[in-house]
Amino acid sequence: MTTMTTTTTTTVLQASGVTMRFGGLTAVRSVDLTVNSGEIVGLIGPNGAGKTTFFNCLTGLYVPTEGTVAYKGTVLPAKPHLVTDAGIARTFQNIRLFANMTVLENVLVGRHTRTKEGLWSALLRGPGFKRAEAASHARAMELLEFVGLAHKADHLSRNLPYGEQRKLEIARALASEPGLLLLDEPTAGMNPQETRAAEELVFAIRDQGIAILVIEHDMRFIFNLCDRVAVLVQGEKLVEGSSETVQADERVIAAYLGTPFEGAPGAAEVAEVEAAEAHQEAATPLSDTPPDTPHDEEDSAPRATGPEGTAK
Ligand SMILES: Nc1ncnc2c1ncn2[C@@H]1O[C@H](COP(=O)(O)OP(=O)(O)OP(=O)(O)O)[C@@H](O)[C@H]1O
Repeated sequence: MTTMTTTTTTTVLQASGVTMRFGGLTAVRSVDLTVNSGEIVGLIGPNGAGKTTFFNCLTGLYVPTEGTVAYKGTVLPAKPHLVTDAGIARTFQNIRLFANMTVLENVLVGRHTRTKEGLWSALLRGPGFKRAEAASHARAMELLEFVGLAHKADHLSRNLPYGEQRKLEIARALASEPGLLLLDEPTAGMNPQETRAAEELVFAIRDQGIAILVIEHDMRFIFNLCDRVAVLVQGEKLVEGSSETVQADERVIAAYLGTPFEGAPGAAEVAEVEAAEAHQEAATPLSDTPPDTPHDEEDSAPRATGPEGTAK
């Protein structure tokens, strides 16, 4: 007799109409994104496209100007600790470890949302607290084993090489027992071997039943890894689909190369500004602009929008 196993897909993350404005700048504009159980979803886009801002909206660091973020069907409050409690964990583009704590202690810090022992129990170090402490310690060691850092449990985290610090960040995020893990540029600064190892680690995390949303500039990593890829350009979702679909989409290629294309997000605004400039030029007497004025290269170069967010 054969038994049939059916796997049901559930929606883990549902972001609906998420918009984030900073004064006059719309960093994220009406973005919808879904991550289902068992999925690895990639979020890509040129520098300044709004990827990290979107992550910050998902994790409660920013209160979106508009839109909602739901985790397993429940709309989340925009409070980072409540988002972690609900089941979403993240890593940061700029590594944020406690440099003077050991590797093990860093993971134990990540467990605090899942440790229910109260203050008195901790102060009195009663049997309940000791049991919880032992369980936390065992789980933290298991996670270090999982990411390949158990042998460095007693090392200070600041003494780890860069690639291992990134692994430790992942172990710490996993310590909150999430159902969804958000990775912000997990391979930044890694060499090719470390990047391949990170790829394996992400697959292994997914195999443990944790859905993953990952921002990454390394396209090979993204296209190898992801079941689905969403492309943000100037704060808007331009394309979403399989790696093959996204790779073949000429709008994505144009967005990365900086070539304008019809219907590009922001194209209407650019056209409006150009028209206004042309109008102003026409109204300006020619004698104001000496013909031999040197052309300012910097002004015409496309600007790479630098990381100005508070939570990179
Ligand atoms: N706290 C902030 N205040 C004002 N503007 C911000 C803030 N955070 C981000 N921005 C702006 O929002 C836009 C999107 O930035 P964001 O960092 O989200 O892009 P990104 O896609 O993550 O870029 P990168 O790939 O370079 O990390 C940029 O123009 C940026 O300058």
